Amino acid sequence: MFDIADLPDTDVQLAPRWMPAVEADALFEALRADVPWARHRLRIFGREVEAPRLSCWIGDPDAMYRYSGARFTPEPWPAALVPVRDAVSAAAGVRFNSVLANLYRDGQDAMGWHSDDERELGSEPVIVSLSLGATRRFVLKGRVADADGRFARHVLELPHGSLLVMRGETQARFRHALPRTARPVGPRINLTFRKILC
Ligand SMILES: O=C(O)CCC(=O)C(=O)O
Ligand SMILES: [Fe+2]
Repeated sequence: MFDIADLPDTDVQLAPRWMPAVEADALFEALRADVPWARHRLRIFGREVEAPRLSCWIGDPDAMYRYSGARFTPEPWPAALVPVRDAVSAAAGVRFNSVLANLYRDGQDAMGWHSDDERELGSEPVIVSLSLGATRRFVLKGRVADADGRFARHVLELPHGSLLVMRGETQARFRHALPRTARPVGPRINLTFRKILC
């Protein structure tokens, strides 16, 4: 990787120009057309709601995943994603066996506060997030206050072709979210690569 920014006091790195723009353009179009996008139903405080985005769980056949009260059998890897999975795995030093793909159609689509801390990811998961399409704001917020009673907060812009790596205690120490925006923004695809411990 090149041009990597380390977020201070975290185990988070961002490579803003990880994938060349022409490659990222082609991947965006291939995924938009080939992924069986669906609106996932999530359970929040015991209520079923439709997620404000389109999603698809993709992975090896044995990489079963539970997420917000739902269970997902993975869709097979689309051809366009196989070399990307291998390059992302090489960059992070982790053999990823699954990916959650999200399509944010416009600024009204979003993802609420959460940590990627499901048990099947192990105690200190490496999560690698590849962003394609419109630049959106990604926010990390500390789960516990520091000695001064303040909650750490980091705001990152995730541009087309950027790679965000979260390691170590990141999921234990922070929640993250992709907020809605009133700005006119085009569609964005995000891929969070994960290693499910089968
Ligand atoms: O869209 C993003 O950048 C965040 C996605 C995310 O947090 C997730 O899939 O768990
Ligand atoms: Fe996440």
